[in-house]
Amino acid sequence: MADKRCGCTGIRCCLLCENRPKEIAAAKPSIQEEIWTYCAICRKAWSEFDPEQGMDHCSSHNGKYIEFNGITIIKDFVSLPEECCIITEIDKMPWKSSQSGRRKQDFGPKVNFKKQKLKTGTFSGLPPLSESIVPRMNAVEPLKSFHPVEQCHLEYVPERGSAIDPHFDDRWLWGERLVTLNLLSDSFLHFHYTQENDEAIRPKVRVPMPRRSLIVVSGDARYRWMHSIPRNAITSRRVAITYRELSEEFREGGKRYELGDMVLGIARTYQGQVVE
Ligand SMILES: O=C(O)CCC(=O)C(=O)O
Ligand SMILES: [Fe+2]
Repeated sequence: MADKRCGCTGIRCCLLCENRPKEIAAAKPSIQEEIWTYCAICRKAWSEFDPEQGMDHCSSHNGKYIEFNGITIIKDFVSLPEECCIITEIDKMPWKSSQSGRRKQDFGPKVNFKKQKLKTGTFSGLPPLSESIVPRMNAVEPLKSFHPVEQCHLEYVPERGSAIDPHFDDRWLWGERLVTLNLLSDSFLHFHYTQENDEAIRPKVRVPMPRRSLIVVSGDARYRWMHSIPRNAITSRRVAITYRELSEEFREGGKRYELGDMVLGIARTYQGQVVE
């Protein structure tokens, strides 16, 4: 049973509910992990790299490296005054408690991923604050043809132990690029290699997300590695705006193009209110 003070259900927990007696402790396997830190300049993940020492020059890392494909980071995507305006707009809208100490606001069609069903009835478009952000994304090379149809705001705070467990984002409805605007504090997006092998030490890659940067996840980072935000990556309030595009099936030439086109038409009105 979920604790009423938070939005956790099932095996998930946050700092507000984790002391309730249940099966959580047993559900967490202890896996040996080897930690690598991603450098946005040379696009490799390094065994010895402290981003605190400066992320702008490759001389700040050392040791061994592994290739890590599918990440683009655009620093200073919004300015400090813009960030302030965006947060003010966001905080005028209602937040809803979610799993693992997060709060959320959703703008998008209602989706049942298990049954692969989509309802557009309550979707009124992306919110007005994105009307100027989306064209700015389209001006950068990897996002030229990026047409988001879903926007999700997640709020993380240390007081609630906010986090998100390792997962893959859906691939039936959502397309290759996941695009996140990281606001209010620096953080790390963690990537977990998924190939099942109990003998091996599993690699984990930490990708630094500077405050006010845009992070694009695609390719191997999207499809071969799970991603997460652990509690210790949240040092003060963080708000993430994640944009998602349609998969091929819902785009021109795909078998559900008509439905996809309708969803895109709604998204582009930029009149959206939070979906319950
Ligand atoms: O907070 C983030 O940057 C990641 C959120 C995420 O992975 C998701 O909403 O699927
Ligand atoms: Fe995700």
